[in-house]
Amino acid sequence: MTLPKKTQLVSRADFEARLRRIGDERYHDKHPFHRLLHGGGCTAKQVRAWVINRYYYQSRIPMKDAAFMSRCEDPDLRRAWRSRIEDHDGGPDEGGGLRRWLQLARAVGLDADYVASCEGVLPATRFAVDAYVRFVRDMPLLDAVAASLTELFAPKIHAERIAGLLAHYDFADESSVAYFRHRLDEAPKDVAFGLNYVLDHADTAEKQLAAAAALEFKTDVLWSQLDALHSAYVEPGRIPPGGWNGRSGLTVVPEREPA
Ligand SMILES: O=C(O)c1cc(C(=O)O)c2c(n1)C(=O)C(=O)c1cc(C(=O)O)[nH]c1-2
Repeated sequence: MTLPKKTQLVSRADFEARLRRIGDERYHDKHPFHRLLHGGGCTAKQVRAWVINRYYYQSRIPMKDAAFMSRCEDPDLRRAWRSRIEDHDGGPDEGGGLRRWLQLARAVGLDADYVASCEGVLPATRFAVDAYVRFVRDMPLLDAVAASLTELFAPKIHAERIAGLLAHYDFADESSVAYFRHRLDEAPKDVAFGLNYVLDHADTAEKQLAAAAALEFKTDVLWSQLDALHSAYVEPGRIPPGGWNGRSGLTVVPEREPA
């Protein structure tokens, strides 16, 4: 039997420290797949699998933000939130983050239309990402904002990724890492707003508990995507039905598989 957790309202500073501890303990920068990717240990096939699967996450971010906004009755909150959609979708000519992700896809030898079709995305990636969209659609607004706070920890991983990709992979140049450079500028405004919102609105012990649980849930969403990727393309290398086979959507001759 699980006993109910004893809860007590903690100060704003203590609550913020608790949220940051969740990142220290559970954020996906610690996942072995990221260590491999940033350290130059990924094969071309593994990098491509990451690009294909991660595109699914990217593609759903503006959809979850639209789901969030559809529930906001407060115009100030909608106004503060809407730049998130613009960051990813951009305007018709220049595009936004999604188009920059496809620049990365082309650089690693993938056809952009193939990646944008989301064919070959691992089932577990879909389950995790779709669960995040549903969470934001269905749960209290406070929990939905708290779930976005993994972005508190993202600038560090984006900086590590830019340095790691540029240092270790031939495909990497300023155009292919542009997605991450932009996030370094875009994310801080989102997290500053999101963190203040959560600290202001989590004004009971129960709400603090729910907001912390939402952030933990989101770390699970991120971690399980990398677990799925690792299992399919690193160890044991068991690609589930429906997962990218290493050949579809290539614009280059594939490298030879290690024997
Ligand atoms: O590369 C990463 O590790 C990473 C992580 C996260 C995150 O922590 O959810 C986001 C992003 N990138 C990102 O680029 C992004 O636009 C983004 C939006 C959100 C969100 O939950 O609203 N998270 C993230």
